[in-house]
Amino acid sequence: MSKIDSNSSKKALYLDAGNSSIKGAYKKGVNWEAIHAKEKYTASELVQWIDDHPESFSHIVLSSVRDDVRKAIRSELSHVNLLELTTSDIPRELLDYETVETLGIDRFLACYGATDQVSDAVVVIDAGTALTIDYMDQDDVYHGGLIAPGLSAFGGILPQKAPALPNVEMEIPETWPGKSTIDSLKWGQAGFYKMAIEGVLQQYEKEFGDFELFITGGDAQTIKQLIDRESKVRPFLVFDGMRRLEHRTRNSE
Ligand SMILES: Nc1ncnc2c1ncn2[C@@H]1O[C@H](COP(=O)(O)OP(=O)(O)O)[C@@H](O)[C@H]1O
Ligand SMILES: CC(C)(COP(=O)(O)O)[C@@H](O)C(=O)NCCC(=O)O
Ligand SMILES: [K+]
Repeated sequence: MSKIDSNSSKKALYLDAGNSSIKGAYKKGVNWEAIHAKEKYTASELVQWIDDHPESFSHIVLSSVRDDVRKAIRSELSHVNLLELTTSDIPRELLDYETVETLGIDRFLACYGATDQVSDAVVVIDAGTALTIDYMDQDDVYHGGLIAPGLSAFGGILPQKAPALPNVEMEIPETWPGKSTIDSLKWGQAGFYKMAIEGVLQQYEKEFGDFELFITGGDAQTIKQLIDRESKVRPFLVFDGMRRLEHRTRNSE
């Protein structure tokens, strides 16, 4: 991680570059304020926004799951105090994962943000371009999980491969099994997705016991409504994790 100059009491701007969009946020009191007023931000729009607000931030903290985006932001913001978090900034003892060099840092960060908020182990569902369902124990050790197609990707498969079929809403039909084309498709989309997620959660329970369930990412609300489990929807979980890791890294310097 690159060094930043001191003045860390001034506000930091956090950037989370996922596969679909880049999100930016800063702390306003205890809450997060998003700068991505519209949902999608391209790297250049974001750089423009930052250049339009030169005095607002002491430094920028970036995490990215895409190397091309990371490099683009890095070169476009070369004039800015930029701190990049990568998986090599994560203490090795917090990673029960074999290929740390290819781990998407957002997966660790979302879990690390979640365990900061509760005293239990956590399962985090990050419903973005990909759907990840990951486990972190109460000592902040990340144990991995799974990577599945995100809701949009999953819902896009049949319309692409079997275009004669009608499009359906992501909702569970009232009766089982499906007795119409629409209901059969709904069971195969929303129903399948729901059952898969619930099955994964059961698997975690069997392996590790109790946990708190957190949901984040662009499709968090849809997933919450789909599954029969108590859960906390936290849109800024990756940012919480970034801030926590930034502070930990700074304190150990
Ligand atoms: N207003 C919206 N704009 C864009 N995507 C949205 C919106 N509302 C929900 N989504 C969903 O959020 C997903 C992207 O989630 P996000 O967490 O931003 O992904 P990533 O971290 O991969 O960039 C999209 O696949 C889409 O299904
Ligand atoms: C799984 C992900 C694509 C999720 O990214 P997102 O849906 O948030 O854009 C990302 O964490 C990633 O690129 N992971 C690399 C593979 C791994 O985590 O092992
Ligand atoms: K994700």
